[in-house]
Amino acid sequence: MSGVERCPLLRVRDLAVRVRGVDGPEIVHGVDLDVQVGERVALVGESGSGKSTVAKALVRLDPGVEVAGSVQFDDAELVGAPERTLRAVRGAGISMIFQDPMAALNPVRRIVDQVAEPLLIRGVGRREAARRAVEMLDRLGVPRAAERARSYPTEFSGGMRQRVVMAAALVGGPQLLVADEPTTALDVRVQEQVLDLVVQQSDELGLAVLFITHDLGIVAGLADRVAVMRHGRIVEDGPVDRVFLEPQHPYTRGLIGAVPRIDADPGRRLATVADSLVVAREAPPPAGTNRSPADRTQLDGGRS
Ligand SMILES: Nc1ncnc2c1ncn2[C@@H]1O[C@H](COP(=O)(O)OP(=O)(O)OP(=O)(O)O)[C@@H](O)[C@H]1O
Repeated sequence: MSGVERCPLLRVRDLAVRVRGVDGPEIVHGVDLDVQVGERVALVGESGSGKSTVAKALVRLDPGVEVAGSVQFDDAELVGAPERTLRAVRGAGISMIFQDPMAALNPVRRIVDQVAEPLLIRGVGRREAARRAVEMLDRLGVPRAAERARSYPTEFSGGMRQRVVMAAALVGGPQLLVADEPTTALDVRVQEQVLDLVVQQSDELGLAVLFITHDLGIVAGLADRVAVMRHGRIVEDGPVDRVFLEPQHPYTRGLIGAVPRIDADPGRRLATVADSLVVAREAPPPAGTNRSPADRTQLDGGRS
């Protein structure tokens, strides 16, 4: 240890998000998260736990919510920053890809124009932007990229569309890719190809990735670190191996128990998060485990 703390590329502190104009509870609260340069971090949790809300809050993509706390990217504070600053960070610093590639693409614009767009916005000339778009499509495994770049998204399969979306996300040379369930809509074989591609690009380009998924099963081969989200807060965060081998929080243990194992007895019913919560009710929490009031309600039936 050098004793000098590395300054993360992304440093989120006490992030809180609430729906604008509604006096309701926060959707996300007290979220701390670091992503180092070139690091791959998975944000995992069940549907509705707040993962996408965190992702969108980083660059204020959802105008329907209010964001508080601190999001520092490359030493610049983004919470409260003017729209002009956020526009500069989106695409060039932080790029995002989402679950449904078709929703991110305009069906009546040629692929090449859509992939080149982030460069055109930054003032790169049309020919150069098109050349770099084709190069990125080729790099991401789109066959006959120069020719196919002239076609439209509807002529591409789901997996190829996600490659196109990824090309548009990477063409501007971002430092951080936020991938929000990018493979959920794809079949298993194509899922693997797209995930491999994300890892490969991360390795080759030194790209940091914040990978958002409800599927803990895909995290092991993909991420360096994992943060587990539940009820709008992070209940556990650590290196992937540690979290898989020694999960501290009962909810994490439940998620791991629900991942099918290749060596499992084929006749045995899969454990679920609910099973794990039953176990947790009967056992004291491990030392150092930080439970929220919401967790206590789940685990102890509300007894304090
Ligand atoms: N703009 C908004 N207005 C109202 N509610 C919102 C808004 N954005 C998010 N929410 C609510 O916040 C909660 C968390 O949603 P979020 O999409 O972040 O969860 P998630 O963990 O990403 O789930 P999924 O895996 O299903 O995408 C949900 O109950 C959602 O309805």
